[in-house]
Parts: sequence; structure tokens; C-alpha cells
Amino acid sequence: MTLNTQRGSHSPLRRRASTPVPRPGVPGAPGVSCHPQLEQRASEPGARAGAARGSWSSESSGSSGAWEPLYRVVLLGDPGVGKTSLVSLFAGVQERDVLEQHGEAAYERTLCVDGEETTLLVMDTWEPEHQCLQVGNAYVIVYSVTDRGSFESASELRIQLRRARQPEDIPIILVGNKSDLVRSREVSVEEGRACAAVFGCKFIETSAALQHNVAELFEGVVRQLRLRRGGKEPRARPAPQHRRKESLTKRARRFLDRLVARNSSKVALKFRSKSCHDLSVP
Ligand SMILES: Nc1nc2c(ncn2[C@@H]2O[C@H](COP(=O)(O)OP(=O)(O)OP(=O)(O)O)[C@@H](O)[C@H]2O)c(=O)[nH]1
Repeated sequence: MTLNTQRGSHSPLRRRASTPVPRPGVPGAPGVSCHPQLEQRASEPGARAGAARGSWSSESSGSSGAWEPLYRVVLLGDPGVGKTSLVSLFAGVQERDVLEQHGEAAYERTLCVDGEETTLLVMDTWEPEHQCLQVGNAYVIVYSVTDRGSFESASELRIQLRRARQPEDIPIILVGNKSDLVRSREVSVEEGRACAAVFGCKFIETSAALQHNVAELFEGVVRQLRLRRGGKEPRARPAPQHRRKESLTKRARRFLDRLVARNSSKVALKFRSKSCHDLSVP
């Protein structure tokens, strides 16, 4: 299964072919970007249907020109874990429809998931400290299952993200990539799932090389965004409280310490999540 070719009747993914690279300027004008600038913080829940899109995109989609929501999805993770490979599959790029802004590459694509179209602007970043922690409507934190260090970095990123976006209930998906490299695996699927459970995010393993679960990942992002759409998310987090923030951070640190203490597979078994692997439920 690929993101770019026929997938039968199952959730067809449609690439908006040759989406013009927008230029900065007046929103809505032909050939002009309506994407928010990177300096702009992501909208609050309820208004997170970020930038409306201009006439150029409705032409390419053949739609009536109605404005559609566009969500910014930021990929984070250590170098070499496969972020660019995953994003390239998402974008279906041979030629790169790349929007270069402040050093990040962004790819826009409209997905049809559960009969409804949603446009994602997926940003492949390599500087976690940069503004990317502020701009995403959803985050995909990638590690390589063959690199325990990248798994630990993913946990650190989750902590940073929580600090940066504490009051918001934004979708975060932990991704263990390179699942095809069975013999060099260093992080078990149970550890990945357990980590996601501890950090309160979703989890999926992918193989960009085999194109396994890549479509499911981005469809899952769409579903997670929709679950929170319009501020109707019933599981919206309560107002932030200092004590809770501290306690979760401490728990996360403890979890990390235990992983590093090479007791990880036993520890992982202690943390079970009923639904962190199901990207279609809250
Ligand atoms: N076997 C295997 N190799 C992969 C997979 N995903 C990526 N790779 C390879 O891993 C290497 C790094 O992949 P990238 O996609 O460039 O990783 P990245 O996270 O974007 O790396 P940076 O650009 O340095 O941040 C490349 O040689 C890819 O071909 C995968 O699922 N399986």
C-alpha cells in the first residue's frame, strides 16, 4: 500500500498534484500563500482550522472554491530516523513541491479520510528548539526502532512539547520507524506503546522503506485532529495546574531513567495502554 497509488476503495488518498508553491503576500490572491507564517502561533482549539486556502488551490482541486481547513503537522525527531522519508511518502514527491520557510520544508496535501477531505501542511523540521514547538496543530515525534538514543530523544521532545504547549490538547503521535529492520531492532513495540501511554499520546510503528503504516499514520493524524475539532473534544484537558504539570514531568523523567537503566522491557510491561495504538479514538 502506498500513499501515491491506488489503495482500492479504502480511504483513498488523493494528492493535489503540482500544488503551486505559494508566495508571501495578500491572502486569497491568486498564486498567493494563505499559510500562516511560522512565527504565528497555532490557533487555539476551536479555531485551529488554521489558514484558509486561496483560489489557486480550489482550482487544482476542482472544488467550488470553498475554503477548507488546513492543519500544520510538525515532524520532530533525531537526525536519520526517517522523517524526510515519511514526509516524502506523504507528499508523493518525485519533484519536491517544497515550501521553504525558515529552514523547514513543508508539503501540502489533501487527504480524503472517512469520506471527508482535510488538508495537511506537513513540516519536516530539524531544529526542535526552533519555533516548531509553537506552530503545529499536531505533532509526529519519530524515533527509529533501531536506535535507542532516538527513542530517548523522542521522550525528551515529548516533555519539551508538553512544556511549550501545556494548556492545549493537541494531537501527538509517537512513531517508531524502520520496523522492517528486524535484526537491528533496539526498541520493542511494547516499549514504544508504553512510552506513548505514559506520555498520553498515540503510537504507531511504521516502515518508510516498506511503506508500511505510513498512510495509516497520516490518516490517524487527520482523525486525531477531527476528534478535537471545534473545541468539542469531550476529553479536553482540564485547566492547567502547576502541580499536575510537575507531577507528569517527574513521571516522564522517572520513566526515562528506568529505560536507560536497561530494565526497559520489564518496565514497559507495567505501562499498558488500551488505546494508544488506535489512532481513530481519543
Ligand atoms: N530500512 C529503513 N530505512 C529507512 C527507513 N526510513 C528511512 N530510512 C533510511 O534512513 C536514512 C535516514 O532517513 P531520512 O528520511 O533522511 O531521516 P531524517 O530523520 O529525515 O534525517 P535528517 O534529515 O538528518 O533529520 C535514509 O538512508 C533512509 O533511506 C525505514 O523505514 N526503513
